[in-house]
Amino acid sequence: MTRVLIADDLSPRAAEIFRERGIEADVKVGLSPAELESIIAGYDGLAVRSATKATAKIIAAATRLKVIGRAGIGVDNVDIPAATQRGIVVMNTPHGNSVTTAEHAIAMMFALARQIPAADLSTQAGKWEKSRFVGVELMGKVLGIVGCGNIGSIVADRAQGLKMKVIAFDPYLSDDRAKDLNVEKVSLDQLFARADFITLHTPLTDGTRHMINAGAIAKMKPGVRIINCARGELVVEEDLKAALASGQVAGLALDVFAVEPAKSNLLFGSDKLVATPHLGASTAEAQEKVALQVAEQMADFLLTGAVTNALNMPSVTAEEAPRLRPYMALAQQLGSFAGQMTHSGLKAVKIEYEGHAAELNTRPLTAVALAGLLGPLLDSVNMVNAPVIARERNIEVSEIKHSRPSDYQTLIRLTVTTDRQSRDVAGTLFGGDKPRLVQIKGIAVEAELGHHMLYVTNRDKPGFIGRLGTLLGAEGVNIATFHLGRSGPGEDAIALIEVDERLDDALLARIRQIPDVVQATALSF
Ligand SMILES: NC(=O)C1=CN([C@@H]2O[C@H](COP(=O)(O)OP(=O)(O)OC[C@H]3O[C@@H](n4cnc5c(N)ncnc54)[C@H](O)[C@@H]3O)[C@@H](O)[C@H]2O)C=CC1
Ligand SMILES: O=C(O)CCC(=O)C(=O)O
Repeated sequence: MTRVLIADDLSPRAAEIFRERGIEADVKVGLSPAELESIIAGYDGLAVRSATKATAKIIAAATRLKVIGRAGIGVDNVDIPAATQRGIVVMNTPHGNSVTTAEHAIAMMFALARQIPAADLSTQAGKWEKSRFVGVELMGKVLGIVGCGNIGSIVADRAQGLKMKVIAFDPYLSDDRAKDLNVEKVSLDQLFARADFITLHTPLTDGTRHMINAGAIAKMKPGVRIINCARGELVVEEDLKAALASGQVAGLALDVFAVEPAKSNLLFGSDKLVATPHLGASTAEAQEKVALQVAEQMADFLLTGAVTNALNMPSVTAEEAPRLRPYMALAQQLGSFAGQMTHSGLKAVKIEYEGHAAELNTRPLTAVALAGLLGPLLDSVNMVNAPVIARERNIEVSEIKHSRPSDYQTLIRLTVTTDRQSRDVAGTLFGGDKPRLVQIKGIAVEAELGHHMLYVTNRDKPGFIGRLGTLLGAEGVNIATFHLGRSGPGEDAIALIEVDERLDDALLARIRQIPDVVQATALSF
C-alpha cells in the first residue's frame, strides 16, 4: 500500500485526504533527524512544513520515497539537488499562505510603528507610559519591498490601502507588473536610501543570504524600521544588533531567525525588537489551505502521476496525466531502445514530436525519454533526475515540435549522437494508446516491444531469415512475434523478434556468426 509520513504539524485535513484516497498516512511530529532517518525507507511520500529538514542524509535513506510535499512556500528545508539526484519530486504550495503571511508583515509593521508589544507589556504591568510610546504614522511613509512576488505584491496592495508610498526592488519584476501593482521599481541602493520601512519577501538563496548586512544597513535611512517575515538568514543578526544599538535601525520585526526554533537569540532583549516564532503562515485559514493542497498534490502524484507545483520537474495536470500516459510509455520505450543500443560516449539527444504529439506538454515526455535512454547506462535514473544527469554529463538535449504534416497521426523520434555515430528510432501510438516502433535508423519496421526482444541488423540476403529461425528453434527459443524491415532489396535490414526469455550471451554469439549478420543484441523492456 502507498504510505505517506506527515512529519510536521499539518492540519488534520491532510491525513484525512490521504486516507480518503486510499493512502496510508502516519502522523509523526517532532521526530529527531536520526528517528526520521531510521523510518523514512518505509514511505512513498513525506509531507513537511518548515520544522523537518529533509537533508541529503535523510534522502539517502529514503529508498522508497517518490515525493516530498512542503505545506508552504519556502523549500530551504529540503535538499532539492539531493532529492532530484534520487529521482524524488519536491513540490510546494505557493499562494496557500501568501495572504496570511502578507498580513503578518503588515501586522509587524504596525507593531513597530506603534511599539504595540512593548506598550502592551508596560500597560499590563500597570505603568501607563503614554509619553514613552509615541509612535510614527504609516500614511505617507515609504515602504521598500525587497522581493515583490506573491507575498510582496500583496503587502504592496495592503500598504497602498494605508496610503503608503510603495517602492520595490526585485530583479525579476517587469515594468508592466510594477505598473499593475502601482509600485515604483527601484534599485536596491535606491530602496535603502529612500525607505522608512523595509520588508523582506525573497526566498533564501545563495544570492539573497545575508543581503541585509552592515554594508547594506549603512546605506539605509537613519531610523529605518525593518521587517523580516521571509527567512532568518536573509539578514546578519550581529549587524542588526549593532544597528539597533546605534539607532541606525529604529525598530526590527522578525518572524524568522537564522537558527530555529529560536529559543535564544543575540537580538532578544531589545525593546526595539518585535519577535514572533515563525508565525507568518500560522492562521487557521492558511493551514487548512496548504494542508489540503499538499495532500491533494501528493496523492495525485502518487496515484495518477499528475505533477503540480513541483520544483524539480515539469508539471503534468490531472487532465493531462491520463492523456500523456501512453505517450510516456512510448517515449520511455524509444529512450530505452536507444539506451540499450548505446555503448559509447553519449554526446547529444534530439527528441522530435510530430502530429498529435507536438500538441502535448512535451517536457515530461522528453524527461521520460531521457530516463529511458540513461536507464540502461546508469543506476537509479527516472524522469525527475534524468534531465539533470544529462546536463551534468554535458549531453546536449534538444526538443523539436514539428508543425509539418506527418505520415503518422502522432510520432516521436529520438536521435542519439555518440562519439562514434548517430542513431535514430521513431514510434507512434497504434489505436491511440499502444506504443509501436515504426522506424529504426531510417528503416521502416512496425513492432510492438515485448518484455524480451532480439534485435538483429543484417544484410538483406535470401535464406537469412530461415537460418535465424532454424537456430532459434533448435535452441528451444519460442518466438512470440517477428518483425522485419529493410532499406531496399539487398541492402541494410533489421529484424526485431519478441522471445519468451532473454537470450544469453552464448546464443547471441552464435547468432552473430550467421552469415550476413551485422550485429545482434538482446533487449529488455
Ligand atoms: N514567515 C513565514 O511563515 C513565511 C515565509 N515565507 C517566505 O517568503 C518567501 C517569499 O514567498 P513568495 O512571495 O510566495 O515567493 P515568490 O517566489 O512569489 O516571490 C519571491 C520574489 O523574490 C524575488 N527575488 C528573488 N531573488 C531576489 C533578490 N536577490 N532580490 C530581490 N528580490 C528577489 C523573486 O523575483 C520573486 O518575485 C518564501 O520563499 C518563504 O521563504 C513564505 C510563507 C510563509
Ligand atoms: O509552515 C510554516 O509555518 C512556515 C511557512 C513558511 O515559512 C513557508 O511557507 O515558507
